[in-house]
Amino acid sequence: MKQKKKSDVAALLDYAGSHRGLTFLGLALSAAAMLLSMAPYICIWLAARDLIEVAPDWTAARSVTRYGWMAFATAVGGIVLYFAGLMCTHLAAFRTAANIRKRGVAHVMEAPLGWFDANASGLIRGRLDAAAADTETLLAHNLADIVGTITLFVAMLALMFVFDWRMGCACLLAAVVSILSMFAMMGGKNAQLMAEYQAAQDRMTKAGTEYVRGIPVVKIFQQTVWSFKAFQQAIEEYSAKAEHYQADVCRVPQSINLTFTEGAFVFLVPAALFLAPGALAAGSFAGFVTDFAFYAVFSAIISTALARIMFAASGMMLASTALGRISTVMDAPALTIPEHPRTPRDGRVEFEDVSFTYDGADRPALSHVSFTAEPGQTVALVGPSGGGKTTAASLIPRFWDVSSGAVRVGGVDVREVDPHVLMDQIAFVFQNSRLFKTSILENGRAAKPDASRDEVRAALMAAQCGDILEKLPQGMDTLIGTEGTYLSGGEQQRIALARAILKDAPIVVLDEATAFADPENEALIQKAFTKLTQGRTVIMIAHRLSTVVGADKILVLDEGRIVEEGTHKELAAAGGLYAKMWADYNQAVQWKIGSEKEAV
Ligand SMILES: Nc1ncnc2c1ncn2[C@@H]1O[C@H](COP(=O)(O)OP(=O)(O)OP(=O)(O)O)[C@@H](O)[C@H]1O
Repeated sequence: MKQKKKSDVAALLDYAGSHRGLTFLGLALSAAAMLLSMAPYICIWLAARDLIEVAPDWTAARSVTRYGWMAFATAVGGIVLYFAGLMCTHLAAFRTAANIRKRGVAHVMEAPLGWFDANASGLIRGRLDAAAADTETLLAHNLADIVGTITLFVAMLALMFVFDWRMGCACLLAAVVSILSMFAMMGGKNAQLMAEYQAAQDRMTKAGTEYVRGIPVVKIFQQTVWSFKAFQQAIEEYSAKAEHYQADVCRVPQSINLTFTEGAFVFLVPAALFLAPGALAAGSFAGFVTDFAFYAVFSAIISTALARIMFAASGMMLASTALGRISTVMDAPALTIPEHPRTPRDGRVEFEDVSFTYDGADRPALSHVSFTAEPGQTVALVGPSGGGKTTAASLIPRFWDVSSGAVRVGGVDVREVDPHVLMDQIAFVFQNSRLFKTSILENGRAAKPDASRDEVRAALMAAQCGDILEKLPQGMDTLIGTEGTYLSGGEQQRIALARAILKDAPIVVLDEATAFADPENEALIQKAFTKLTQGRTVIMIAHRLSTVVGADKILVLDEGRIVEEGTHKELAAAGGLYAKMWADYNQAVQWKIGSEKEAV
């Protein structure tokens, strides 16, 4: 059965949760405020009628003062109710926005880590923050305005019959024309145009961001004209859409809308001129004039209400786009949690006939991969770029779930292990490990929150970070990233390794990260690796073959398949892909040594 899409307001009220009642209270107060705001006009009309009836003996008009006070009281009451309503809708809006942020973050926490590859954390946060803020205006102001305006129209319909239905109709007609022209601008096929216009605006913003981000590269490669082209194209596309929308779609209905919004008298004055002779003949001209005065003043409220509806409509559109952006976060796939979790026996890692295809990819990143890493063994994954090394390593901590086959840790399918327990089993060191902008001590504690200072220090020393601690002004307590305490890539890598040592997990997944380190750092990182990997199962993604010579097993991955498997000695002698890679590697090393000698 096709599921009916929830309206934007219903979706927002879902997020409001227990504050939904506050929203309804706010809306009810706004409606009551709108009704009260009409009362002074009625009082003034009543007072004017009294005066005209007794003219020119003004002192005979006994109720004028009473009506005056009533007008004052209802005006004040209207203002008080309006503010009380706004307070409720604002409170509800802020709480709803907070709920959106909380639910978004909670949902994202359940997503597999691989999802963050395509959805950078800054982008997710920005998307949630901006979208939550965009919904605030709708809940805090626009909904109340819409409810208030609907109340006004219903009240107007009633008043039409109370005073003079013909002049009431004239006022209402202006409002109807104004609203119809508004729908013509925003509804039907123009809604699609509006969506295209907004999409063009989004593309322009993105292109602008890309342009600013790419300025360093642009400068290096002297690409100014070309790099500007995409941005310029996006601006031109946007301006063409904006011009088309404004000139061809909006001009006529907007002119009508403005005419009738600002000039609600358009029908009222001709109606009055048409009715005046009849009233004069019937001897009720005085009453007719007061009725006309009432509707003339009343038109002013209609103009204000219509202007509010215009803002409310654009607020609705903004909120609708915001909800779309929120759903891209809320639709993130959640990691399945086993109902009856099992506990891994030991640090054994096993791939059984594993295949995996990324979402949207047309070919598998891994095909029928099977291997075992016994506890304490080091298994190296090598092979050409794009062969599937990182993908294979990512499947162990469930960054992604396999498409077919099984990945087992300690004899248990990773999908049957509680994700927290699984994470406790694995220390993962990325190629570009991120450190938090806090002290080195706290960075270490990210792996083990209850670690003592001595434990963190011992891990840092094991990871060869002694020289880093010595040169920093406050040692372990130095905040990373503050003035003067920027660390090189190699130094950050060693602190990340200390973190992994502190985690003390039976399995270590290492994305070998010495490629960009200077020789001194590389030697220290290698030492830290040795400490980290002692007695653990190690799955190592190796980019430099020198680091895999001592591995217990080397798997050569090419186009997602294991094409060779064995020790360095066996593979180097086998004359296959590994032997070729090894020969190329040695040649590169010799070339490097040769060029260094020449330089001396
Ligand atoms: N997030 C992703 N979405 C879609 N395809 C991906 C994603 N990550 C990797 N791939 C594709 O999967 C294949 C395997 O990539 P993977 O990163 O595992 O290779 P690799 O052997 O680690 O490469 P490298 O040595 O360059 O790091 C490649 O074809 C790559 O383009």
